[in-house]
Amino acid sequence: MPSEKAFVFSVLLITNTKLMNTEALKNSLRDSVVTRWAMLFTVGFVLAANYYFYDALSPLKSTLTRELGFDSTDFGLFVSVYSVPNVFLLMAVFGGVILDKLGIRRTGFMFIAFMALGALLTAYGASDMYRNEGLGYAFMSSFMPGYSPELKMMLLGRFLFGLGAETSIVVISKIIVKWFKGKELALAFGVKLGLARTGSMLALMLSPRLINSEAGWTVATWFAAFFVTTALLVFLIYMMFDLKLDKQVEKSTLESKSDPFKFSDLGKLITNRSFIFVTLLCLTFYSAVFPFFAFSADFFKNKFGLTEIQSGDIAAMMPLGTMLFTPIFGFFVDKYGKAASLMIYGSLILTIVHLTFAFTTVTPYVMMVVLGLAFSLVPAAMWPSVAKMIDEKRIGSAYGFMFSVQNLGLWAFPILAGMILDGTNPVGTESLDYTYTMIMFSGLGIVGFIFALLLKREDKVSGYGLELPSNSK
Ligand SMILES: C[C@H](N)C(=O)N[C@@H](CCCCN)C(=O)O
Repeated sequence: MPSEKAFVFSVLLITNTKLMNTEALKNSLRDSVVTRWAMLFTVGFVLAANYYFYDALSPLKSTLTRELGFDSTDFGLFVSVYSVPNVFLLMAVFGGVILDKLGIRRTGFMFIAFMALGALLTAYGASDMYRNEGLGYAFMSSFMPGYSPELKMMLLGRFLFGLGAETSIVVISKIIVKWFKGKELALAFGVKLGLARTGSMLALMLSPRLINSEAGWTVATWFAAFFVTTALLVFLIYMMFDLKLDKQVEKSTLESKSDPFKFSDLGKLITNRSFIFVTLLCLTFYSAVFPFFAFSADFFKNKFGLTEIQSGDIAAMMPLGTMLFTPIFGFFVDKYGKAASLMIYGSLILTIVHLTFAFTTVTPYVMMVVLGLAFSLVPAAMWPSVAKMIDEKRIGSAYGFMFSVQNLGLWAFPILAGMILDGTNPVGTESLDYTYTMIMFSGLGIVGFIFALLLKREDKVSGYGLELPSNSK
């Protein structure tokens, strides 16, 4: 019968197409171990450049005061403006939407280009070229006289950098899924975070050394900007491989289909109690880490009377610790679970470290490694836990939403830290007293600890299985 034949023919056709797709997956570029790990290191370079630039000026706080007249509030403002596009324009959320619409190559290139433009503008704002009546100097001098033209240009640069940087992290997460899904995905995520932290570590160690260059202190800012610009070129290499992979394998078989973003999705997210607790933990925990990290080198310099180079080296102990511990805890969570408990331990350790910094003179080398332990426990447990709570189709929106909420803290707390410093230290004080600033960071640690406890309690009701190994849920 013709209809029967047609049925058999369609079944054969569907089976054959599926087989061809499987065959294509088997023989695609991602099946070469060398190629997919080379891709990870390629985009890892972009991530390292991102984190390098974010931290490049942290060990130079006193240099910025000496050379550009920044006070602690100006420095806090500079650190925090990174988060303005992500909080007030919801860029991390819209970046995810744009990613779904335009795809990895165009979105990645566009947002990394924003990063490079922002980084170059920041370096230009600090340069002698600009300060000697360079392009834009007169304009930047024409409004808000309370803020220097240097600060305003650097704020504009860091704003654009922040606009590109958060979305580029979302793009790179998607790239890792594209190449490693069904392979060693958790390990790939751990290595990706390790590469990001290498960028932070290098920034803390290199910047204070580069300011002593013969060509002047701004070599440190230009170097950071050129690192990000190189990352844009490196991403072009990635794009060629991405295109080749898409040609080999039908796109739909590689990228998990995500439904178009709807605002009602946000409604579903914010009525999920576990998701709320993990988001609030993300906000408080990261607010006690990244803004502290931005001030840490200056804190060591003032509290322990060290040089810029020594202080930067101590601060670098934290990312060094995370490079070792994060893949280990990622492996532990995959195999044994206990993610909610690890988040509790991480928040507790964070609080103890900040209290130690506030009230004792225990050697900061050791405490920064211990902080690295806390900063490995929570991220290694937190990000995979979100994947257990949220449907895969909504994971992009969920991460985007979490990034936006987290950026609220990354925006507010550097400003607060700077204001507390300026408020508690009379003008012209020789060495700054950080006690109240450290109490603020300890307070954030305690609140994070409470959210981690609530998350574990809620997990018993919601049954997401955060305490179970990865493959049992
Ligand atoms: C700063 C950025 N928003 C952030 O949260 N980075 C995390 C890694 C996020 C990975 C999400 N899949 C970090 O721990 O650096």
